[in-house]
Amino acid sequence: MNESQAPASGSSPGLRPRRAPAVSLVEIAGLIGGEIATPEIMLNGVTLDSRAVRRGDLYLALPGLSSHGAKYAAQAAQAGAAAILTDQPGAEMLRGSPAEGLPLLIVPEPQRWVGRIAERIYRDDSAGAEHLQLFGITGTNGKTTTSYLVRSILAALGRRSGLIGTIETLVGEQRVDSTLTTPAATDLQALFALMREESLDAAVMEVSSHALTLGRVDQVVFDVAGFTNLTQDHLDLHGEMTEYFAAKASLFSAEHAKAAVVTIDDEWGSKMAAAAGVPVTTLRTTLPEALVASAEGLAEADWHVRSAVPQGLGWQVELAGEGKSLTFRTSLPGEFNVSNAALAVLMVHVSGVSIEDLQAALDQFDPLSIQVPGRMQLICREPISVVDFAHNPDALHRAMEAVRPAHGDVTGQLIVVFGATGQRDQSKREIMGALAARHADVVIVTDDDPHDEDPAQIRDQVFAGALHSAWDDTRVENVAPRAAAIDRAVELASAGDRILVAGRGHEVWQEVSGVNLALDDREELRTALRKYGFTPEPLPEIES
Ligand SMILES: CC(=O)N[C@H]1[C@@H](OP(=O)(O)OP(=O)(O)OC[C@H]2O[C@@H](n3ccc(=O)[nH]c3=O)[C@H](O)[C@@H]2O)O[C@H](CO)[C@@H](O)[C@@H]1O[C@H](C)C(=O)N[C@@H](C)C(=O)N[C@H](CCC(=O)O)C(=O)O
Ligand SMILES: Nc1ncnc2c1ncn2[C@@H]1O[C@H](COP(=O)(O)OP(=O)(O)OP(=O)(O)O)[C@@H](O)[C@H]1O
Repeated sequence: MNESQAPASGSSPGLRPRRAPAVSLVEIAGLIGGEIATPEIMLNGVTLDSRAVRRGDLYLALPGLSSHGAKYAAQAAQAGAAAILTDQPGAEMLRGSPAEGLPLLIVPEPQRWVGRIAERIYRDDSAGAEHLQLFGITGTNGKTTTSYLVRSILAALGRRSGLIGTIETLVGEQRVDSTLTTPAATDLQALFALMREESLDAAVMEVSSHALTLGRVDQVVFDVAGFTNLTQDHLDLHGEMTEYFAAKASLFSAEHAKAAVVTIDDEWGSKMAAAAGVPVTTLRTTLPEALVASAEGLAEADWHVRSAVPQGLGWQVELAGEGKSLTFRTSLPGEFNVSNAALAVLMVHVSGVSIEDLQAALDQFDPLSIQVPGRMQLICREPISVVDFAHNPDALHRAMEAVRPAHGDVTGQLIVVFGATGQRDQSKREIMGALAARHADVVIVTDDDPHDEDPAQIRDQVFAGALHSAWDDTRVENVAPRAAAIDRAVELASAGDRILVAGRGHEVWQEVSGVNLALDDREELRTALRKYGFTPEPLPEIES
């Protein structure tokens, strides 16, 4: 394990079109109802992060939650900002600063204009500019997975699309790690411009509720918006579930979408479909046997999963609707991945691809059998070893069921390695310990991101929960550091067993007391598997 530099500061992915735009400051002033009395200044870009400023940029010095962008205006000026937009308090902060001499636009609530300005600056008005088809996915869980699946289906159809999400941003050959799930409007519009420049024909992206609330997708109209599900999360920002729902629902209005595919497996899905202000295709993916058992009965849906038959770790699925049916395979474990795959298929259909063309691409290229970094990622087949991002009780439960389904003819023991993050919801620690002890044969409690908390204390809480609920023959161990816990899991495994390493997925840094330590569960698992004589799967082409 190496002590290492913190990942790059700032939240900008830093990708811009090569051809610099040229939009006058006067035009931007007119757009937002402001005035500027300076000679003509042409802008080549726009950013709200001083650390990402390039020569000729308009720097948006915005009030933030913890500071004011005007505080960083000197840095922006030094990096070559051509002008600054801010509010009155920001303008006052600029007095006496090295940035004072720059042309200044002052408007109340400048954050309201970020999307408009960014869209204008990066818009391509040239004749014949191609339309970039936009796919946006929202929901509490499944956004990342579904976006990779949509992109993979588009590739099977011979199309080149960019990807923007929690893990990474992909534009042609360029790839950068993501800091945000949905980038700031300035970065987003720059990415769209770069994608057009690279002759991509689509962008597939995750749309977080933060992005919808904070205006990061202002001026963006998705050709198809998709909804996965809604469960409790992010109430620190939204306060209540109804607010959280309302934030997500804003994606399904004419302001942000032309058409929608909404999964209606939970009550929020049905509400979302009813609230949508655009044409909606509904999708029900709950398997028939679960529905029969459900007191609520069948909700009407335009499309539904008619069957999902386990095949290896994945599924063979039949989707029915519009008097037609579609069949596909996915190698991804877990019933929830049947839902993600079905949503991805329907989003591509709703974007204008016929069922026939879609079926041909699904048959020929098997595009739903891919590896999504750190999401139910298969590292080895013997023993079946999976790394997943599940980091709350519900997700951990589902992930364990996916790796060793509760039903079916499955032998071998389930070994699970996980921990809990420090300085976050403490109540989930014992619950996760208890769940693991109920569903796995071997539970190895270890560290996640302790942040500034004592890691041993966090482990003790998880461990206590596990011990309390363990069956007589459940083995529960407390092992740190995490690499040693993964090693221990493999040491205890036979070829017919199943190992789940949960909680960190694609992450490659573990934060301990403000220091970032290099740690990649997938690498540690592969190393341990080789050490004990097993053969991991070949490395995927890109592992982020
Ligand atoms: C809570 C939240 O969303 N905060 C976002 C917000 O930060 P803020 O208002 O606190 O900004 P601030 O730190 O006070 O700084 C004020 C201004 O100065 C600028 N600044 C700041 C420092 C500097 O050196 N130079 C500089 O120019 C900032 O860009 C900002 O414009 O505006 C910043 C600029 O756009 C964002 O980077 C920042 O996201 C932070 C990093 C963040 O962690 N956000 C998370 C919660 C988030 O958005 N998550 C969702 C996914 C959630 C999920 O589904 O799990 C996401 O879409 O990623
Ligand atoms: N449709 C789904 N329903 C419930 N759980 C899911 C679903 N899809 C994935 N999961 C679980 O949630 C975890 C995160 O999945 P994924 O990254 O695709 O979702 P996300 O919405 O992008 O979440 P995050 O923003 O936390 O990355 C997975 O590792 C898996 O355990």
